[in-house]
Amino acid sequence: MKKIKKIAVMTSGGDAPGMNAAIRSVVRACAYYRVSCVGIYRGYEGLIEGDFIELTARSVNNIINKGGTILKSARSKEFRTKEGRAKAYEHLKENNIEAMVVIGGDGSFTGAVIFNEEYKFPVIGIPGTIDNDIFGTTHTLGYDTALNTAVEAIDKIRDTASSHNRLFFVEVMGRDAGFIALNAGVGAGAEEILIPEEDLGLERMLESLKKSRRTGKSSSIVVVAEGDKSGKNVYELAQYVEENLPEYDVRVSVLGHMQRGGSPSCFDRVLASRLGVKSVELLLDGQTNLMVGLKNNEVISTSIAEAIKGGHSINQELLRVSDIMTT
Ligand SMILES: Nc1ncnc2c1ncn2[C@@H]1O[C@H](COP(=O)(O)OP(=O)(O)O)[C@@H](O)[C@H]1O
Ligand SMILES: O=P(O)(O)OC[C@H]1O[C@](O)(COP(=O)(O)O)[C@@H](O)[C@@H]1O
Ligand SMILES: [Mg+2]
Repeated sequence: MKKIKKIAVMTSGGDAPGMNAAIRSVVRACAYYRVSCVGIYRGYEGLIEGDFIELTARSVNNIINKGGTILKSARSKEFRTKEGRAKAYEHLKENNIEAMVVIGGDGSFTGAVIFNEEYKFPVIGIPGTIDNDIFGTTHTLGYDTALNTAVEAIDKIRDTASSHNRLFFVEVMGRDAGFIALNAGVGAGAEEILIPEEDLGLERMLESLKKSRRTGKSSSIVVVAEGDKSGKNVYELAQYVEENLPEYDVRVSVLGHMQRGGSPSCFDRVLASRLGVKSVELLLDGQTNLMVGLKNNEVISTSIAEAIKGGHSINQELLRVSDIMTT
């Protein structure tokens, strides 16, 4: 088998803390194994334009602690077209790039699988998204940091909620996944948690809030995931409660993109370092179409197709704990 001589790395889709640490790891592992490394700017967008940079071990000094991504990220419409992917392949060929590490989420992996089917181009995925909505790993890069950011923010909201005896609806990120809402909600002691995976019912929420009042709680926090199953956005939920429980003084706080920024947690930095090394080792071992991930604290690999299709399930035990905590 011919040894791969040049590997490219990109970050794609929504950015996530820990992406820089993963870039650093891929670049350093390439240097260790004496393979050239090229960074692709702005994900598939930069691939289509041939916006590349040579990366050496020294190019990634002092980035392990930085949020965002030095390679920048994008959502590329053109890569969804055959013509766009043909341009991308031409740039890879011109630059003698023989394999690619894609750090991103389910969308980025879908693009990578399609590209591999069309051009037989070796790809390995590193799961990087704050949403944690990828099968084949218990943790995606950025998820742990985002949880800590969300909990810190909710703690602050709790201070003012308590001073004013108010009910706060706090919206956290998670388009299709309730991981951030459920875990940050339990970690911050939320009274109710609304997630996309389970429709807990609005009636139930009203009952729970009534009970909170009866049993002496003067302030409350309800954590809502962006993609909550009730179909109501956070402002509509607040209005619904105001109409049905006028005794509540309700406010809304949307945490938004602050959850995607900031210095990565130690957990995310270590995970990124481990996954980056593994991704390069798999490529050098002649493997492709795999996503690296974590299971029982071991680095594992799953076929990318399975990682995309596998879906995700919410932790029922955690839901039960959350329920008991509202007593
Ligand atoms: N079906 C697809 N075909 C080709 N490329 C795709 C496809 N789905 C997603 N992509 C590419 O991956 C990029 C990132 O996907 P997106 O869903 O935005 O983020 P994430 O990777 O974080 O889930 C998209 O902007 C697009 O360029
Ligand atoms: O920054 P954008 O493009 O508005 O996207 C927001 C979405 O990106 C996320 O932060 C991360 O999702 P992806 O990793 O799939 O891109 C979601 O939680 C959120 O719904
Ligand atoms: Mg996604």
